[in-house]
Amino acid sequence: FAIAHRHHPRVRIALSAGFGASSTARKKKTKKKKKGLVAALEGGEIQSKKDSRTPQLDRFGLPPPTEESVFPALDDSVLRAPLPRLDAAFNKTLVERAIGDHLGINLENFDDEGLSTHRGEGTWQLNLLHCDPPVFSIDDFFTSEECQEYMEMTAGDGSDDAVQVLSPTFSAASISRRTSTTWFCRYKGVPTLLAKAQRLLDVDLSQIEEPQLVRYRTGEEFSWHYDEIPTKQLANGGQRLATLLVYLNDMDEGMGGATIFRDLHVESRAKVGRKAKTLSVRPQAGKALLFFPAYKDGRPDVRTLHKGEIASETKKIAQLWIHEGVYKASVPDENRQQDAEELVLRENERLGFAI
Ligand SMILES: O=C(O)CCC(=O)C(=O)O
Ligand SMILES: [Fe+2]
Repeated sequence: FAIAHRHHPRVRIALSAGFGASSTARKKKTKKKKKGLVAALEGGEIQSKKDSRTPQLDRFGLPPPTEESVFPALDDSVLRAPLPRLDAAFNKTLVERAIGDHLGINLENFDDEGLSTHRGEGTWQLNLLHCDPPVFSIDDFFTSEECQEYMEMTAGDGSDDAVQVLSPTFSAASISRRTSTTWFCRYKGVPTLLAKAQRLLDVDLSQIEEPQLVRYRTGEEFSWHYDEIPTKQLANGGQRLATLLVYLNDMDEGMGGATIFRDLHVESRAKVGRKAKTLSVRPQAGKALLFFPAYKDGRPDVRTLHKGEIASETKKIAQLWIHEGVYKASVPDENRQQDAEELVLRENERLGFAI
Protein backbone atom coordinates (compact mmCIF):
# COMPACT_ATOMS: atom_id res chain seq x y z
CA PHE A 1 0.00 0.00 0.00
CA ALA A 2 2.89 2.30 0.77
CA ILE A 3 4.12 1.90 -2.80
CA ALA A 4 0.69 2.61 -4.20
CA HIS A 5 0.71 5.76 -2.15
CA ARG A 6 3.97 6.88 -3.67
CA HIS A 7 2.61 6.48 -7.17
CA HIS A 8 -0.65 8.18 -6.36
CA PRO A 9 0.24 11.22 -4.32
CA ARG A 10 -3.36 12.35 -4.46
CA VAL A 11 -4.51 9.46 -2.30
CA ARG A 12 -4.48 11.07 1.10
CA ILE A 13 -6.66 8.86 3.20
CA ALA A 14 -4.49 6.82 5.50
CA LEU A 15 -5.89 3.43 6.40
CA SER A 16 -5.10 3.65 10.05
CA ALA A 17 -3.37 5.93 12.47
CA GLY A 18 -2.18 2.92 14.36
CA PHE A 19 -4.01 3.95 17.51
CA GLY A 20 -7.37 2.35 16.97
CA ALA A 21 -8.11 0.49 20.15
CA SER A 22 -11.11 -1.14 18.62
CA SER A 23 -12.62 -1.66 15.24
CA THR A 24 -15.96 -0.47 16.53
CA ALA A 25 -14.46 2.98 16.91
CA ARG A 26 -14.08 3.19 13.15
CA LYS A 27 -15.64 6.01 11.28
CA LYS A 28 -18.98 5.02 9.91
CA LYS A 29 -21.02 6.61 7.23
CA THR A 30 -23.43 9.18 8.59
CA LYS A 31 -27.01 8.13 8.14
CA LYS A 32 -29.42 10.66 6.72
CA LYS A 33 -31.00 12.34 9.68
CA LYS A 34 -33.47 15.09 10.25
CA LYS A 35 -31.76 18.45 10.33
CA GLY A 36 -32.11 20.73 13.28
CA LEU A 37 -32.87 19.35 16.67
CA VAL A 38 -30.14 17.70 18.64
CA ALA A 39 -32.79 15.95 20.66
CA ALA A 40 -34.20 14.32 17.56
CA LEU A 41 -30.71 13.20 16.59
CA GLU A 42 -30.10 11.78 20.01
CA GLY A 43 -33.41 9.94 19.96
CA GLY A 44 -32.65 8.13 16.72
CA GLU A 45 -30.63 5.02 16.13
CA ILE A 46 -28.87 5.19 19.49
CA GLN A 47 -32.01 5.09 21.57
CA SER A 48 -33.54 2.21 19.64
CA LYS A 49 -30.41 0.15 20.21
CA LYS A 50 -30.60 0.74 23.93
CA ASP A 51 -34.24 -0.26 24.11
CA SER A 52 -33.80 -3.45 22.16
CA ARG A 53 -35.03 -6.41 24.16
CA THR A 54 -33.06 -8.99 22.17
CA PRO A 55 -30.50 -10.51 24.51
CA GLN A 56 -27.15 -9.87 22.88
CA LEU A 57 -24.19 -11.72 24.29
CA ASP A 58 -20.60 -11.29 23.30
CA ARG A 59 -18.33 -14.14 22.17
CA PHE A 60 -17.71 -15.12 25.81
CA GLY A 61 -21.43 -15.42 26.44
CA LEU A 62 -21.42 -12.27 28.55
CA PRO A 63 -23.73 -9.34 28.14
CA PRO A 64 -22.00 -6.59 26.16
CA PRO A 65 -20.75 -3.62 28.18
CA THR A 66 -23.07 -0.68 28.61
CA GLU A 67 -22.10 2.95 29.07
CA GLU A 68 -23.08 2.58 32.72
CA SER A 69 -20.79 -0.40 33.30
CA VAL A 70 -17.81 1.10 31.47
CA PHE A 71 -18.20 4.54 32.98
CA PRO A 72 -19.75 3.98 36.41
CA ALA A 73 -21.31 7.03 37.98
CA LEU A 74 -19.01 8.81 40.41
CA ASP A 75 -20.37 8.81 43.92
CA ASP A 76 -20.17 11.75 46.28
CA SER A 77 -16.98 10.49 47.89
CA VAL A 78 -15.11 11.48 44.73
CA LEU A 79 -14.39 15.10 45.56
CA ARG A 80 -14.95 17.78 43.01
CA ALA A 81 -14.82 21.54 43.44
CA PRO A 82 -16.79 23.68 41.02
CA LEU A 83 -16.33 27.45 40.90
CA PRO A 84 -17.25 29.02 44.23
CA ARG A 85 -19.60 31.49 42.56
CA LEU A 86 -20.97 31.61 39.05
CA ASP A 87 -20.28 35.32 38.67
CA ALA A 88 -16.76 35.01 40.07
CA ALA A 89 -14.36 37.35 38.31
CA PHE A 90 -10.95 36.00 37.34
CA ASN A 91 -8.96 35.26 40.48
CA LYS A 92 -5.28 34.52 39.98
CA THR A 93 -4.85 32.92 43.39
CA LEU A 94 -7.71 30.54 42.71
CA VAL A 95 -6.21 29.72 39.32
CA GLU A 96 -2.79 29.06 40.83
CA ARG A 97 -4.32 26.74 43.37
CA ALA A 98 -6.44 24.96 40.73
CA ILE A 99 -3.48 24.29 38.44
CA GLY A 100 -1.18 23.11 41.26
CA ASP A 101 -1.07 19.36 40.49
CA HIS A 102 -1.28 19.72 36.73
CA LEU A 103 0.78 20.72 33.75
CA GLY A 104 1.67 24.39 34.23
CA ILE A 105 0.00 27.38 32.64
CA ASN A 106 2.33 30.36 31.96
CA LEU A 107 0.42 32.66 34.27
CA GLU A 108 3.10 35.33 33.99
CA ASN A 109 1.65 36.02 30.52
CA PHE A 110 -1.68 37.10 32.03
CA ASP A 111 -2.63 40.12 34.13
CA ASP A 112 -4.75 40.10 37.27
CA GLU A 113 -7.93 40.03 35.22
CA GLY A 114 -6.82 37.04 33.17
CA LEU A 115 -6.06 39.12 30.08
CA SER A 116 -3.03 38.15 28.04
CA THR A 117 -0.18 40.65 28.10
CA HIS A 118 1.41 40.04 24.69
CA ARG A 119 1.74 43.08 22.46
CA GLY A 120 0.35 41.63 19.25
CA GLU A 121 -3.25 41.78 18.12
CA GLY A 122 -5.79 39.56 19.74
CA THR A 123 -6.03 39.65 23.52
CA TRP A 124 -6.93 36.41 25.24
CA GLN A 125 -9.22 36.15 28.23
CA LEU A 126 -8.39 33.24 30.49
CA ASN A 127 -11.41 31.89 32.40
CA LEU A 128 -11.51 29.27 35.12
CA LEU A 129 -14.61 27.10 34.55
CA HIS A 130 -14.00 24.50 37.25
CA CYS A 131 -11.51 24.39 40.14
CA ASP A 132 -10.88 20.72 40.84
CA PRO A 133 -10.36 19.18 38.37
CA PRO A 134 -9.28 22.39 36.66
CA VAL A 135 -11.04 23.31 33.41
CA PHE A 136 -10.27 26.54 31.58
CA SER A 137 -11.51 28.37 28.55
CA ILE A 138 -9.57 31.02 26.68
CA ASP A 139 -11.63 33.50 24.69
CA ASP A 140 -10.23 34.74 21.38
CA PHE A 141 -7.37 32.25 21.42
CA PHE A 142 -7.65 32.20 17.62
CA THR A 143 -8.62 35.18 15.46
CA SER A 144 -11.42 34.66 12.97
CA GLU A 145 -8.84 34.60 10.15
CA GLU A 146 -6.97 31.81 11.92
CA CYS A 147 -10.21 29.86 12.43
CA GLN A 148 -10.95 30.21 8.72
CA GLU A 149 -7.47 29.06 7.75
CA TYR A 150 -7.63 25.96 9.97
CA MET A 151 -11.14 25.03 8.86
CA GLU A 152 -9.98 25.05 5.26
CA MET A 153 -7.34 22.45 6.02
CA THR A 154 -10.11 19.88 6.33
CA ALA A 155 -11.49 20.54 2.87
CA GLY A 156 -11.68 17.47 0.67
CA ASP A 157 -9.50 14.58 1.70
CA GLY A 158 -6.86 16.91 3.05
CA SER A 159 -3.46 17.81 1.72
CA ASP A 160 -0.06 16.39 2.44
CA ASP A 161 -0.02 18.57 5.55
CA ALA A 162 -3.28 17.24 6.98
CA VAL A 163 -4.04 13.56 6.51
CA GLN A 164 -7.48 12.16 7.19
CA VAL A 165 -7.41 9.12 9.46
CA LEU A 166 -10.09 6.55 10.04
CA SER A 167 -9.58 5.42 13.57
CA PRO A 168 -7.83 8.09 15.55
CA THR A 169 -9.12 7.54 19.05
CA PHE A 170 -7.01 6.19 21.86
CA SER A 171 -10.08 5.35 23.86
CA ALA A 172 -9.65 1.95 25.44
CA ALA A 173 -13.35 1.58 25.98
CA SER A 174 -14.85 0.29 22.77
CA ILE A 175 -18.20 1.56 23.98
CA SER A 176 -17.25 5.09 22.92
CA ARG A 177 -18.79 6.07 19.65
CA ARG A 178 -16.85 8.42 17.47
CA THR A 179 -18.48 9.29 14.18
CA SER A 180 -16.48 12.45 13.51
CA THR A 181 -13.54 12.63 11.11
CA THR A 182 -10.00 13.45 12.16
CA TRP A 183 -7.06 14.83 10.20
CA PHE A 184 -3.53 14.50 11.53
CA CYS A 185 -1.48 17.60 10.74
CA ARG A 186 2.17 18.16 10.09
CA TYR A 187 3.67 20.19 12.90
CA LYS A 188 5.16 22.57 10.38
CA GLY A 189 1.70 23.12 8.91
CA VAL A 190 0.26 24.52 12.16
CA PRO A 191 2.85 26.97 13.61
CA THR A 192 0.15 29.32 14.94
CA LEU A 193 -1.49 26.60 17.02
CA LEU A 194 1.88 25.43 18.35
CA ALA A 195 3.18 28.92 19.15
CA LYS A 196 -0.04 29.76 20.98
CA ALA A 197 -0.03 26.47 22.88
CA GLN A 198 3.54 27.14 24.00
CA ARG A 199 2.68 30.68 25.02
CA LEU A 200 -0.16 29.33 27.16
CA LEU A 201 1.41 26.17 28.54
CA ASP A 202 4.74 25.17 29.97
CA VAL A 203 5.57 22.60 27.28
CA ASP A 204 8.24 21.64 24.84
CA LEU A 205 7.31 20.92 21.21
CA SER A 206 8.59 17.38 21.70
CA GLN A 207 5.76 16.66 24.16
CA ILE A 208 3.04 17.45 21.64
CA GLU A 209 1.15 14.68 19.85
CA GLU A 210 0.30 15.05 16.16
CA PRO A 211 -1.92 18.15 15.98
CA GLN A 212 -5.40 17.15 14.93
CA LEU A 213 -8.36 18.71 13.19
CA VAL A 214 -11.78 17.22 13.80
CA ARG A 215 -14.94 17.68 11.80
CA TYR A 216 -18.41 16.69 13.00
CA ARG A 217 -21.16 16.76 10.41
CA THR A 218 -24.86 16.76 11.19
CA GLY A 219 -25.62 13.94 13.61
CA GLU A 220 -21.98 13.16 14.39
CA GLU A 221 -20.51 12.97 17.87
CA PHE A 222 -17.82 11.57 20.14
CA SER A 223 -19.65 9.91 23.03
CA TRP A 224 -18.45 9.61 26.66
CA HIS A 225 -14.73 8.92 26.93
CA TYR A 226 -11.53 9.75 28.75
CA ASP A 227 -8.63 11.29 26.84
CA GLU A 228 -6.12 9.22 28.80
CA ILE A 229 -3.98 6.72 26.95
CA PRO A 230 -4.37 2.98 27.56
CA THR A 231 -1.44 1.45 29.47
CA LYS A 232 -0.17 -0.52 26.48
CA GLN A 233 0.45 2.67 24.52
CA LEU A 234 2.12 4.62 27.30
CA ALA A 235 5.60 3.85 25.99
CA ASN A 236 5.34 6.69 23.53
CA GLY A 237 5.59 9.93 25.52
CA GLY A 238 3.75 8.68 28.59
CA GLN A 239 0.31 9.87 29.60
CA ARG A 240 -1.61 12.77 28.07
CA LEU A 241 -1.39 15.55 30.65
CA ALA A 242 -3.46 18.17 28.88
CA THR A 243 -6.08 18.50 26.18
CA LEU A 244 -6.17 21.83 24.38
CA LEU A 245 -8.87 22.24 21.80
CA VAL A 246 -9.87 25.26 19.78
CA TYR A 247 -13.40 25.65 18.45
CA LEU A 248 -13.16 26.93 14.89
CA ASN A 249 -16.80 27.84 14.41
CA ASP A 250 -19.84 28.87 16.47
CA MET A 251 -22.56 26.48 17.50
CA ASP A 252 -25.54 28.49 18.64
CA GLU A 253 -27.71 27.53 21.58
CA GLY A 254 -29.71 24.44 20.66
CA MET A 255 -27.38 23.36 17.86
CA GLY A 256 -25.55 20.85 20.02
CA GLY A 257 -21.85 20.21 19.59
CA ALA A 258 -20.96 21.26 23.14
CA THR A 259 -18.16 19.63 25.08
CA ILE A 260 -19.84 18.16 28.16
CA PHE A 261 -18.23 16.91 31.38
CA ARG A 262 -20.61 14.35 32.84
CA ASP A 263 -19.42 14.58 36.43
CA LEU A 264 -18.64 18.30 36.74
CA HIS A 265 -20.98 21.12 37.60
CA VAL A 266 -21.04 24.85 37.07
CA GLU A 267 -21.49 25.94 40.69
CA SER A 268 -20.84 24.47 44.10
CA ARG A 269 -24.22 24.74 45.72
CA ALA A 270 -27.19 24.10 43.55
CA LYS A 271 -30.13 26.21 44.64
CA VAL A 272 -32.42 24.30 46.94
CA GLY A 273 -34.62 21.97 44.99
CA ARG A 274 -32.64 22.40 41.80
CA LYS A 275 -30.22 20.02 40.22
CA ALA A 276 -26.70 21.37 39.74
CA LYS A 277 -26.06 22.22 36.11
CA THR A 278 -23.60 19.98 34.25
CA LEU A 279 -20.47 21.70 32.95
CA SER A 280 -20.96 22.15 29.24
CA VAL A 281 -18.87 24.33 26.93
CA ARG A 282 -20.50 25.68 23.81
CA PRO A 283 -18.31 26.08 20.73
CA GLN A 284 -17.53 29.70 19.89
CA ALA A 285 -15.15 30.48 17.04
CA GLY A 286 -11.67 31.07 18.42
CA LYS A 287 -12.40 29.93 21.96
CA ALA A 288 -10.03 27.35 23.44
CA LEU A 289 -10.86 24.73 26.05
CA LEU A 290 -8.14 23.37 28.31
CA PHE A 291 -8.43 20.45 30.69
CA PHE A 292 -6.26 17.71 32.12
CA PRO A 293 -6.92 14.00 31.49
CA ALA A 294 -4.17 13.24 34.03
CA TYR A 295 -2.31 14.87 36.92
CA LYS A 296 1.25 16.02 36.25
CA ASP A 297 2.57 12.75 37.72
CA GLY A 298 0.67 10.87 35.00
CA ARG A 299 -2.18 9.52 37.16
CA PRO A 300 -5.37 9.61 35.06
CA ASP A 301 -8.21 11.70 36.43
CA VAL A 302 -11.52 9.82 36.21
CA ARG A 303 -13.45 13.00 36.86
CA THR A 304 -12.71 14.29 33.36
CA LEU A 305 -15.10 11.95 31.52
CA HIS A 306 -16.51 14.04 28.68
CA LYS A 307 -18.07 13.97 25.25
CA GLY A 308 -18.43 15.99 22.09
CA GLU A 309 -22.20 16.23 21.97
CA ILE A 310 -24.08 15.42 18.76
CA ALA A 311 -23.85 18.41 16.44
CA SER A 312 -26.78 19.46 14.31
CA GLU A 313 -24.58 21.48 11.97
CA THR A 314 -20.94 21.13 10.98
CA LYS A 315 -18.58 21.70 13.89
CA LYS A 316 -14.82 21.90 13.54
CA ILE A 317 -12.10 21.95 16.15
CA ALA A 318 -8.31 21.95 16.26
CA GLN A 319 -6.86 19.79 19.00
CA LEU A 320 -3.55 19.25 20.76
CA TRP A 321 -2.58 16.69 23.36
CA ILE A 322 0.41 17.29 25.59
CA HIS A 323 2.31 14.27 26.87
CA GLU A 324 4.52 13.80 29.91
CA GLY A 325 7.66 13.17 27.91
CA VAL A 326 9.00 13.03 24.37
CA TYR A 327 6.31 11.86 21.97
CA LYS A 328 7.33 10.27 18.69
CA ALA A 329 4.90 11.20 15.93
CA SER A 330 4.09 8.76 13.15
CA VAL A 331 1.39 10.33 10.95
CA PRO A 332 1.80 11.66 8.28
CA ASP A 333 5.07 9.94 7.35
CA GLU A 334 8.12 11.61 8.86
CA ASN A 335 6.12 14.19 10.75
CA ARG A 336 8.50 15.64 13.33
CA GLN A 337 8.18 18.33 15.95
CA GLN A 338 11.65 19.73 15.28
CA ASP A 339 10.71 20.50 11.68
CA ALA A 340 8.38 23.18 13.04
CA GLU A 341 10.84 24.84 15.44
CA GLU A 342 12.01 27.55 13.08
CA LEU A 343 8.48 28.38 11.93
CA VAL A 344 7.20 28.52 15.51
CA LEU A 345 9.97 30.97 16.42
CA ARG A 346 8.99 33.18 13.52
CA GLU A 347 5.34 32.87 14.50
CA ASN A 348 6.21 33.98 18.03
CA GLU A 349 7.56 37.22 16.57
CA ARG A 350 4.57 37.78 14.33
CA LEU A 351 2.23 37.26 17.28
CA GLY A 352 4.16 39.59 19.57
CA PHE A 353 5.21 36.75 21.91
CA ALA A 354 8.95 37.23 21.45
CA ILE A 355 10.49 39.51 24.07
O1 LIG B 1 -15.45 17.86 20.16
C1 LIG B 1 -15.47 18.02 21.38
O2 LIG B 1 -16.18 18.89 21.89
C2 LIG B 1 -14.65 17.14 22.26
C3 LIG B 1 -13.68 16.32 21.49
C4 LIG B 1 -12.99 15.31 22.34
O3 LIG B 1 -13.30 15.13 23.47
C5 LIG B 1 -11.87 14.52 21.79
O4 LIG B 1 -11.63 14.60 20.58
O5 LIG B 1 -11.20 13.82 22.56
FE1 LIG C 1 -11.84 13.93 24.45
